[in-house]
Amino acid sequence: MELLIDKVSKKFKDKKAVDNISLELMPGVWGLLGANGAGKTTLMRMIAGIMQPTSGQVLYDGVPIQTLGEGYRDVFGFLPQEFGFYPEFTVKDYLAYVAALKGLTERESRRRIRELLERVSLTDVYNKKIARLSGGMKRRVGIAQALLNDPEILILDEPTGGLDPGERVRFRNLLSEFAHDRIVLISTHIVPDVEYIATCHAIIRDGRLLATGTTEELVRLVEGKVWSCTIPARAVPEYESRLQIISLRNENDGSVSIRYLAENPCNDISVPSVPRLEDLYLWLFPQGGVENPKRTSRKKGGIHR
Ligand SMILES: Nc1ncnc2c1ncn2[C@@H]1O[C@H](COP(=O)(O)OP(=O)(O)OP(=O)(O)O)[C@@H](O)[C@H]1O
Repeated sequence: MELLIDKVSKKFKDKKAVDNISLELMPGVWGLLGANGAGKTTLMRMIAGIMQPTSGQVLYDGVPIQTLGEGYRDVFGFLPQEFGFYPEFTVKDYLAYVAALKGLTERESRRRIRELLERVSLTDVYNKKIARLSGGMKRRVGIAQALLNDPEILILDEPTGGLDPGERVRFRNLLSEFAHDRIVLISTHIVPDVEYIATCHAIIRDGRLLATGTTEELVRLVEGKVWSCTIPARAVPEYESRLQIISLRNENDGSVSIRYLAENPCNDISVPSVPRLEDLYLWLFPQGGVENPKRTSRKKGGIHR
């Protein structure tokens, strides 16, 4: 099973939201990382077949998805960022409605809904109106509807918004389990949500593919650029003004431990810190996604320029 994104671009008037992206997705969990406006949703819509690329194409097992029509919808599950539902629907009615749209028989539908409600821990609210559910519960209904047809390809756009930490862990485990033999693509800017479960990540910025690789491969790109040291509390504003600080922790003795990103240590008490995927993300998106060509040009390895 293979989903090939072949030189796909999307232009809105003079804005190139997605710019010549090529990616070969194999079974496993894929993290699609990028700041707000990077082009994640646009790319996912094209992969879902609900938006036409301006150029390029998406192929499922070598066949362009447009020509697959219904056949593609049968193997596809999608959770958009904002999923629509009629507020008067109960959880059960809504899922039965989506199951009918996806062509499940009544029997299959009943079995699948029961199974999924258990997996996403919603059995207790089976008869409740969706409008009355908490944000996290609505999200889980969205996840259940995307899984109804047991899809081979599952695309989730910012799926963990509104989930509490316990729910996030359950959700991650559910996806890891589900991804066996399936392609799961998760778009997010919450890096820890995909750091440990994604087999591979694709990072996009300004519509372009910037890097692909496993967590281990990608964190190597910021090796030697993450530092930590302990400084007096009064020095924090000065350090903040000249460094990209990732975290600050107040110590019991009144000092502050900082972790920061820099090409070189800023003092002789700094020690190298083990990099994480979030550090790479912050290195690439220092101002929440503002283009920084100087930084990009220094990248090597998995960075596509
Ligand atoms: N229908 C549209 N018409 C015009 N511009 C659009 C349209 N959809 C998206 N864009 C623009 O394309 C760019 C990419 O948007 P997109 O929603 O794909 O980004 P994103 O990475 O999903 O962002 P977020 O994380 O905020 O959802 C943005 O600059 C956005 O304003």
